[in-house]
Amino acid sequence: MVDKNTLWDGLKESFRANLSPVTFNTWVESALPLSYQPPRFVLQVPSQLHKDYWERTLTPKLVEFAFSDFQAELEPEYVIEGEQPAQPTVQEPVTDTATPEVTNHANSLNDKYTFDTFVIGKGNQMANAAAMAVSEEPGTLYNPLFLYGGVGLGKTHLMHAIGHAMIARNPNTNVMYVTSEEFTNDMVMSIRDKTQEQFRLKYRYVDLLLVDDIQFFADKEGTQEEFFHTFEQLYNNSKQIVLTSDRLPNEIPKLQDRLVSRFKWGLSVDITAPDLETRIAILRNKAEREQIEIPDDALEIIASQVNSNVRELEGALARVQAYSRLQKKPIDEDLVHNALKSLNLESKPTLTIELIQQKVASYFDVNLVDLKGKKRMKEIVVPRQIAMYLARELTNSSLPKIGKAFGGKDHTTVLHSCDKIAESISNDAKLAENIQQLKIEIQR
Ligand SMILES: Nc1ncnc2c1ncn2[C@@H]1O[C@H](COP(=O)(O)OP(=O)(O)OP(=O)(O)O)[C@@H](O)[C@H]1O
Repeated sequence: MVDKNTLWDGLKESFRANLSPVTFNTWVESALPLSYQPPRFVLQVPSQLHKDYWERTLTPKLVEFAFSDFQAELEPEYVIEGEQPAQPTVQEPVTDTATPEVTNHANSLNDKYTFDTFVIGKGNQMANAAAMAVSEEPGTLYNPLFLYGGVGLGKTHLMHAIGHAMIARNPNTNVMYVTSEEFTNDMVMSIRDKTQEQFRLKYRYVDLLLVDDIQFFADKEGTQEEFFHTFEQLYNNSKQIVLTSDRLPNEIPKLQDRLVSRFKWGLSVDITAPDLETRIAILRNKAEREQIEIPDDALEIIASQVNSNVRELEGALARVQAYSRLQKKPIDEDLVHNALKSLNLESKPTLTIELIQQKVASYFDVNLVDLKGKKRMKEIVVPRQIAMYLARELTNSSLPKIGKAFGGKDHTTVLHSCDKIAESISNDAKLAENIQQLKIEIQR
């Protein structure tokens, strides 16, 4: 009998050969084999969404590959990693009605915003998976899909990616992308010009309606009224709606209750800021696509200095590139420092591991020597792990360097601590808040 890892390695290879790289990375790469006691094979997946997708789409393939590659009759089971939100509601499809002819608005989509160019990390894994699922089964699975989170974290990117993917599958798909302000202006103009009928045709007969930054519907009674009817018609015809906002529907001021409740019918997923590793991956990805020659060290400096959002991260890279062109010098660490200097990122005292240790020690009221030492009491171990985690997030120090600053610990111990805290953050709201406060304190 094969063991779970051999079995999974083989199955993964078959999936890799059989699926597109994007699909593979999203669903298969994130799964882990937990046990194999024939015929029962238990896979751990990151979220309910992943579980749904495996059960719905990938299970037949999994069973087929196991049979053809290992002559094994598998009964797969899926377990969600850690605590996850409740199962999302799955809507029943509603019967379709005839659609008048409308123009395709796909040209309003940015060509660069595809699933291929989207780097998956902890903060956006769920949102990416939800967006992919929606693009594969629009109108039935998660309708509407509501993506929310801070500025510049990839909400618009994912929205456009859904549009591109649907058009790639069916070139006749009518996609409409607007910001909520454009929707409002369009409506106001249609009233002024007495062209309301055209306005309705434009929005109510598409296959996919993407409305960005819906929080600007706050206070706009007329727009909300119109949007309500647009939503109803699309929804009743099983047309997919995707909305983004910087916050949850019920947190948008003066949003009609009936809209709030409708926005919650489908699935709401948040996107959070990328961690250091994801920021580096995003930069590397962008540098490769744009053929910017930049060494890894330089990428790490940018990623560790710009930790607010992806838009600023991209801005910093563009700045470094412009600097290198102007000065006719290749990009290296010095050039990066110079280029970023005027962004005032460096005007603050440089963040050191020592500073992080001091702040963490005083925040948790533990002795600095103990924090760096070897004592195993929980009151010290947790702050120590947090300090290591923050050192990794906020400085560009390597794991061995962090280990050294904590009394000569091995780099695997540091990595373990960082993973542990990252995991706890997603399960423990209080801890997440403490760490957020600490970050602000440290960066002040
Ligand atoms: N995970 C990612 N991989 C690659 N690029 C990303 C990723 N996340 C964001 N970006 C890029 O960052 C930039 C900002 O993203 P986007 O415009 O989608 O943010 P947003 O969340 O919609 O922000 P806003 O709320 O300001 O509208 C875009 O150029 C986008 O391509």
